Amino acid sequence: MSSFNKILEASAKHPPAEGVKYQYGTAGFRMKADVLDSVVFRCGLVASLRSRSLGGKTIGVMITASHNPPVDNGVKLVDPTGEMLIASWEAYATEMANAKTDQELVELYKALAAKNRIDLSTPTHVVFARDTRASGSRLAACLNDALVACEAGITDYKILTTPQLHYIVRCINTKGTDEEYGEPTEKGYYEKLSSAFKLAMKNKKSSGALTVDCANGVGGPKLLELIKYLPPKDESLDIKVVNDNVHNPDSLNVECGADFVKTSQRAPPSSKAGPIDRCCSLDGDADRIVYYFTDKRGVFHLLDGDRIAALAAAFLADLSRQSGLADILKIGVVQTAYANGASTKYIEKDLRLAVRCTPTGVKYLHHEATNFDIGVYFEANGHGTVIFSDYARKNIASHEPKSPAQQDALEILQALTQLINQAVGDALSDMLLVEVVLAHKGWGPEEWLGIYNDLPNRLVRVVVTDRNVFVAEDAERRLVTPKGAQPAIDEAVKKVRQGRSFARASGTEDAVRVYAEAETRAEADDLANKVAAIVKQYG
Ligand SMILES: CC(=O)N[C@H]1[C@@H](OP(=O)(O)O)O[C@H](CO)[C@@H](O)[C@@H]1O
Repeated sequence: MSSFNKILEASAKHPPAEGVKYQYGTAGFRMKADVLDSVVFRCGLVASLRSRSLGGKTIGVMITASHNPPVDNGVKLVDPTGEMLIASWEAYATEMANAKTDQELVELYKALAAKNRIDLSTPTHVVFARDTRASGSRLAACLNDALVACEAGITDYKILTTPQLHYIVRCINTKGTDEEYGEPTEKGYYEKLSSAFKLAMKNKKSSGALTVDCANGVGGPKLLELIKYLPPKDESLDIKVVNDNVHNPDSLNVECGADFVKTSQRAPPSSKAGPIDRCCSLDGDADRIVYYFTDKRGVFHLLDGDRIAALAAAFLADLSRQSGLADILKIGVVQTAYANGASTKYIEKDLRLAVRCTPTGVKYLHHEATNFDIGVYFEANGHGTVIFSDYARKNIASHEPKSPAQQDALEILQALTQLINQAVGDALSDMLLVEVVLAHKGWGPEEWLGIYNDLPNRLVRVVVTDRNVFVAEDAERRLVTPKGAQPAIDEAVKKVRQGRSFARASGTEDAVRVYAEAETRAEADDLANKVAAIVKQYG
């Protein structure tokens, strides 16, 4: 049977859901799991084409979603180029997902192959994994059907975190080159992180225990595995793992996890951490992390992605100065408009580092960060990493230290290039990075909180008839349409001390998000409500 016929036959087993419009959004397709079968199947076809378009490089497919119901699963492609996924391929994935019949799908498959001059006999390699969601194994089977039908080389890594799959894709694609990233196995990931962590800590011991809430998702078992590779807890870092029940998939993200902590601004009710105890929460697929603690007066404090970026940037800037590389390494921080204005000010004025703002979605931040030698990028919600350019890595590796202090700083920098996931934001790697910085500075969460004072802020979700009429520019900080909306927002902002506000259409759900910050809580709330009213009026 020809491969086209095989695709036709396999596709018939995965019919698209009636009346559903599919869109490869900010982070792949995310939907109710029961309408994802055909999409996951079709993502398999897209992945094989993409792999063939790059002469057989390995591409990854991750079955996961990082949002709560009504979105309960999703699928995203992990690109071999080091970018998340280039725009044209997102458009192809959307087109393929929306093909109405099996025949139409096969025609589209052929058309995309022709358009991109893809030789369909080129060998491919598609690797995939899923998190612990209940629907994951069914969806993985849909994906496998597609890969078999289009004669792709397949490796099923079963259950992994999203960043682990990114790690594996990078390892496979760089094997045997100058850029070799590591062993393309889960064990290789733990070995790389743990040995870099040991080197970066330089025998420092962090004070007190770190409580890690794993959202009852895949991060739990993977963190427990990672701990086996780390130095004994009394010598370095004592990690207490909580909310790691993956046997009840319904408990995922319920009253725990990074999203819960960030949006409700409180610790998971299950938390037994005491005052000033360091805590952090991962999200469901372990690509996001936020820290927090409760002070002696019982007040909760969030240390979000902006704080992690500021902490990491300050430490990296110190290390590059101490190692004698400050003049040649350009360090910068990339944020979105949701970053608290106080963090931007701290990084620009106190740290004297460049800050860039991009649209929402880590693929934009990641891309922008590649313009620096050391590019720190984080979304406020805790998704981010630090990327080192080839130039930076080579200089860090070859620089001749002129003193023992320079040597020390260089060794830590070198270890950080290995510890920090270069492919994507990674909660486990970011957690170890934060722990390294705090241990070297001798800081607890209070000192970290003290680096700047957040401006009070409010995020409001506004349901509108058609979010597509809200078109933004200037890294989503200003609305181009509907006409008249932006001047009205400007008027509202002008009346508020240290006011800043913007409205933009969400890339993941049918809504417009309004963000407002101001000098006081009352003003921030008031401004958010006023701007939300403007959005409703124009929506
Ligand atoms: C304000 C906010 O948190 N937005 C989130 C959310 O995007 P929206 O386009 O705002 O729906 O989901 C994205 C994907 O997970 C994440 O990258 C982003 O930070």
